[in-house]
Amino acid sequence: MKTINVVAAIIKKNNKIFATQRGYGEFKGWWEFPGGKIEPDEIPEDALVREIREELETDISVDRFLMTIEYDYPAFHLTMHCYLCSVTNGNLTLLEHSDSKWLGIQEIDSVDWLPADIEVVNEIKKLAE
Ligand SMILES: Nc1nc2c([nH]c(=O)n2[C@H]2C[C@H](O)[C@@H](COP(=O)(O)OP(=O)(O)OP(=O)(O)O)O2)c(=O)[nH]1
Repeated sequence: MKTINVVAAIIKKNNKIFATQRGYGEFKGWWEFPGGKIEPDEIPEDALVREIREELETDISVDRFLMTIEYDYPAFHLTMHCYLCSVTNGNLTLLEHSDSKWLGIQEIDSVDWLPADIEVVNEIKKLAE
């Protein structure tokens, strides 16, 4: 099975995290952490800064590595590196997503997360304990 290598940003502000809804493609309507595929020869942190600029017109600092998810979708294997991040410049403008929400820990289960993200969400809940 082919593997795709992805980076995802858990953007935090005031004890909330930023969730985005996919606006197109096979996972349209599902919620995720913004990010995308790592390009050849790119380091994950640089890929994440690039993707957030492309998708949200916003600069972030990549504050710390959280976890790597390994997940089998029917058509591919996903390796997804997740980082805690904060906004340094910009207003998180949705250029590709259809919606976004700032979710506190109480509301974190209120959206339909992509299946691979459930483990990340569980880790975020643990951090908040
Ligand atoms: N960005 C992101 N992708 C996720 C998450 N969870 C999850 O299963 N994925 C999957 C969905 C996609 O198959 C893949 C990410 O691809 P993408 O479409 O966002 O990447 P990209 O912007 O580089 O892609 P492209 O449309 O330019 O090809 O990872 C998540 O939380 N964030």
